[in-house]
Amino acid sequence: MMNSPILNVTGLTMDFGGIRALNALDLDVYGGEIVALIGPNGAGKTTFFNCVTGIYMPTAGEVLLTSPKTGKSESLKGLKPNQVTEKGLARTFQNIRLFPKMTVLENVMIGRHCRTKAFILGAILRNRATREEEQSILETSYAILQKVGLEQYSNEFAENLPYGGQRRLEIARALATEPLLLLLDEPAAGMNPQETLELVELIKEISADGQAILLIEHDMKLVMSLSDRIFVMDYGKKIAQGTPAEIRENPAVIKAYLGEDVDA
Ligand SMILES: Nc1ncnc2c1ncn2[C@@H]1O[C@H](COP(=O)(O)OP(=O)(O)OP(=O)(O)O)[C@@H](O)[C@H]1O
Repeated sequence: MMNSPILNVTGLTMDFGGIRALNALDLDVYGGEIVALIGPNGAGKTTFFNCVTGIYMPTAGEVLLTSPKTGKSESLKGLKPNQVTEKGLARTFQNIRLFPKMTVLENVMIGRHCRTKAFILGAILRNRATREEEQSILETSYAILQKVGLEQYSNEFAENLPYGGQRRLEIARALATEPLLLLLDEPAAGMNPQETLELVELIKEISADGQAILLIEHDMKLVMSLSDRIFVMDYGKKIAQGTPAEIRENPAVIKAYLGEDVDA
């Protein structure tokens, strides 16, 4: 991999009072990769996502996002979550955050609006350019719903989707922002085995389209079967990185997970 990484995180540190939740963490994700961030409960995985996506301001470190197309790098540090999304980093949350009383299609269209210009002024003026843009948002959003297999529910309220469907809708909304990198925070949490299998297929399809993905996940089977590379954290520090085969054999990882089944 000779290109620069899409995401390049160096020395990321986050203190909460006396707790160092992240300790000088380095992590990178290259184009087309699926990378997993794993670690026992409280290791600092969610804090890492929150620092990278502008929810927390890290105590120290740097977060760079590079467009593989233009080669242009930008720092995400200190940006607000919506600015981070605009720069090309989209995420889903551990707890689903949809607009329950909006339709499935509308939830995706909201993600789409971050990539369009005329929206607010246009909504007032309703000129031809705006109508065309709205039509294009509608079509693209519908195509994304087809991608995740939810098009038949496009006019349902989001809250009426089954749980697995709501998680897929969150992914659809994140994809609608056309991210350089997609962050998935425990995408399989709470899913039954069938939903998890379908999710794995969906993530593989999205990846096959060239989408770079970084995910936090506790389901080791999913992590081992999907990831190109894995980063392992414990107590805020990176304790290992490598391919699934390397991570499975890593003594530090086995020790951190003592009592948990890494060999899934
Ligand atoms: N807002 C906060 N204020 C104070 N401490 C926090 C805050 N957020 C996280 N922490 C602490 O930072 C540490 C890392 O927590 P974090 O939620 O990032 O771990 P995690 O790896 O995501 O865990 P899990 O797998 O259980 O989701 C924990 O000790 C946690 O208590």
